[in-house]
Amino acid sequence: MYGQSLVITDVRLTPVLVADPPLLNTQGVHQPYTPRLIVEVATAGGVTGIGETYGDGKYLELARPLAARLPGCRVSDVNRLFTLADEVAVDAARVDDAVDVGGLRGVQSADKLRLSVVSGFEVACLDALGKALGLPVHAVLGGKVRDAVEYSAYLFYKWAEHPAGRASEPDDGWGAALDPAGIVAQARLFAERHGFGSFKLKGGVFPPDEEIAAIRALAEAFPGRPLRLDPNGAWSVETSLKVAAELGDVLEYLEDPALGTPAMAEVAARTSVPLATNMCVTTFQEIPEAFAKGAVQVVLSDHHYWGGLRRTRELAAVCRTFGVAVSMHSNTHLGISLAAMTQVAATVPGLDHACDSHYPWQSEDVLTSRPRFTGGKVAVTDTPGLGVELDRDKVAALHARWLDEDFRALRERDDAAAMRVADPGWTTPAVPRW
Ligand SMILES: O=C([O-])C(=O)C[C@H](O)[C@@H](O)C(=O)[O-]
Ligand SMILES: [Mg+2]
Repeated sequence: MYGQSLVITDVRLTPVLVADPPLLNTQGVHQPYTPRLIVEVATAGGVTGIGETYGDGKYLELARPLAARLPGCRVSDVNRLFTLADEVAVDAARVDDAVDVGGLRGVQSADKLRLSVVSGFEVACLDALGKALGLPVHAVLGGKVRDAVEYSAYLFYKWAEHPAGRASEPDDGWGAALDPAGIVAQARLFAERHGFGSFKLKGGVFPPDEEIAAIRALAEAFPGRPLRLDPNGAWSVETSLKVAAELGDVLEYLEDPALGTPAMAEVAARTSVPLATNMCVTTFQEIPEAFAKGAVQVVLSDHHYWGGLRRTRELAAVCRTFGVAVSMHSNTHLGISLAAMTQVAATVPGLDHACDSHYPWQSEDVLTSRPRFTGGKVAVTDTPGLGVELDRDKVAALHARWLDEDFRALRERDDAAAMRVADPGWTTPAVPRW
């Protein structure tokens, strides 16, 4: 038997609650704490690999039986993770979970739930394999083609603090951003703190004219810098076309202006502004229709729901074949996922658009040393594995919060419910909202 030292002996799952600022989106506002799941895979050879993924209940329910199937497999048997995950039953009621923030990341299905869980295990296995071989994850994936990965600042409309009475962590000096001046001030902070040179604004929060004004203000403050606007499908085709016409001279791309492939295709047919998505192409099954209709010009992979780093590379190959650009987007995540994004992005040829990451919004992490953005880029480490290590005390502290009964309601991310704390009449807006 080959690879005895690579055999998995133990899998540890640790759900945590991570501080998150009051960032606004079309569904509501981020909760003060977001659930994430830390995955650790230990081998007979004595190395432990780490990964992370969504931590809401429905992901935990799948992660636990999958974890139980892994001892005895090798960390190199990454393909097997998918087969094993297929054996785990998904509760159909959980797929359409009405409160799922998945409304911001495309259709939900049992397959996609499984892939989101597998991604955490895949990253942990690749980390362990890299550590065992003395190779960075990018080498396990075939080798890096760049030494640093560029990221875009991810701007959000934002309150200064969470609604009164809600425990939360210090705001790191970001303050409120509720108008064009606030967004420009936030962008300046991002540029000062992390050196970002391109900017994405999360839209779908205010009427489109206000968001157009914010992008115009950014274009004036940062002339010539790439700008993106992402209302998460909140606009009609006509509104999308109006925004495209008004901002066409300054936008790098519009991200998911309208919801779904048919609407995106209609917008794409009537504007020369490129359209990007992390909502209408989120699975391989959605690619044929979207590409045939020319609905998107840039696909933003999220390695969590695409099923990991190797599938992100497969997605990139399909996109290359069809002349569609590829880049990456993220959800609220910790440094393990930033390291994973950076390692895979380093291996993807022709990554022409900066990836975006929520990571600068996270004041907490579970690592001994946090990845840093310098000049808007994260350096691709050559340290074995992902190049990051868990700080056990930090994991324990965030897990203790998850265990705390006072925080139980936050174990499921629900941006609409978080908004109802401030606005009891709030319901998730109908689409299109404008
Ligand atoms: O690019 C995107 O659509 C996202 O980043 C989705 C996220 O859920 C974002 O809207 C958020 O966290 O509010
Ligand atoms: Mg998006």
